[in-house]
Amino acid sequence: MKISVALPHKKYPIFIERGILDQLGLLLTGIWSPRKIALISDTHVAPLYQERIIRQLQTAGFRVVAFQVPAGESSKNWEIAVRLYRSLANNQFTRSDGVLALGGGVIGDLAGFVASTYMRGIAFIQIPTSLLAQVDSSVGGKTAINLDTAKNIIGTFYQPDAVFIDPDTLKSLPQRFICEGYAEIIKMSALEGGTFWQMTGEIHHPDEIITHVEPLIHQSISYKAKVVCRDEKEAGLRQILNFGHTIGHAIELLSNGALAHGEAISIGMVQIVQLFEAYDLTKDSISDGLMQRLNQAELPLNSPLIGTADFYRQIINDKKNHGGMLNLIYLKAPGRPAMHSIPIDRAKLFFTGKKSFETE
Ligand SMILES: O=C(O)C(=O)C[C@@H](O)[C@H](O)[C@H](O)COP(=O)(O)O
Ligand SMILES: [Zn+2]
Repeated sequence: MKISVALPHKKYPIFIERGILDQLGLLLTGIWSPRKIALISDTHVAPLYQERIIRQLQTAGFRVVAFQVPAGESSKNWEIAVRLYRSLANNQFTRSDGVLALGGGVIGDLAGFVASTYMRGIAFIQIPTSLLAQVDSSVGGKTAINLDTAKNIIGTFYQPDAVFIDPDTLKSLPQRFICEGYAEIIKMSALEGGTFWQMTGEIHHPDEIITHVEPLIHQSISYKAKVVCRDEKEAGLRQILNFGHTIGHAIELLSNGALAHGEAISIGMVQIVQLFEAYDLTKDSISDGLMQRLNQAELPLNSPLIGTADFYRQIINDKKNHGGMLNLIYLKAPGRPAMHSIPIDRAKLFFTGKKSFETE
């Protein structure tokens, strides 16, 4: 399966195929001329696939230098980025070389950020190995590192030259991380509605995610690519992809690693939909359908972190806020996302769900 992301300034392919890692060398020769490649991975993923990929690339005529960073969100920081810049410079990487990101969302975001800034931009390709990265973060060109406690606060929009998705890599992923990636699939299905929303309604157990993973990845990416092609830099429409992320990012951060990104987004979607139902801004039945889907994937629906003083501090710093307004994405119905803006100084009142909010 191949999906094309056709932006006004750049077009790139996304390949989805079991076993595609074993064709990588050959496929890459159709995209990149012979060059030096920095293969950036982490301490969990590298032992699984690195040697196999290096062999492939060398056979196809590429020179490979492999770099590994510690696995986990804490690697998405400035110090690790600087270490990677130094390694690229020490190995005489130039703008005619390339960076391959092999791993989950952390590696894609970090390697993409380094690729986009080293020498003002060096060619970049994504090989996402987690479900979350395969259905969401590897597509669309967002790159990022964190600053202290602020998630994704430094970053660029930098599109890859290609994305290679091998669903076989999910075999090594614990069920918890299949489910957290699936939360972003449910998000995309709620935003698109129609047959995609029906499709997620037919998944009744975590095991069924893997059984249907290829069509789920395909639907998710096709929808995301459509949104990104209409608004690459998140000036408007792309903000809908942040459905569930205002609450989600806040509690993900406050949980200090206890909540995976997709788990936090699961909670964030349910809580925001319920809030909008309480304000009669959305159809009552949406939270039922959403909770049923998330529940069947054994995802969390609530968190005691919501409503704390720290929670409101995080909400106030959300990246979607502009001009003193908090911009919240919600659903009028499945397939009908919308944005509701409220003054930041009234956020706490709004989140406590007071019906009197509008008239005060
Ligand atoms: O690609 C996008 O655009 C998204 O918003 C997808 C999100 O699921 C993803 O978590 C993204 O990284 C969040 O973006 P951010 O701008 O809030 O860092
Ligand atoms: Zn997300």
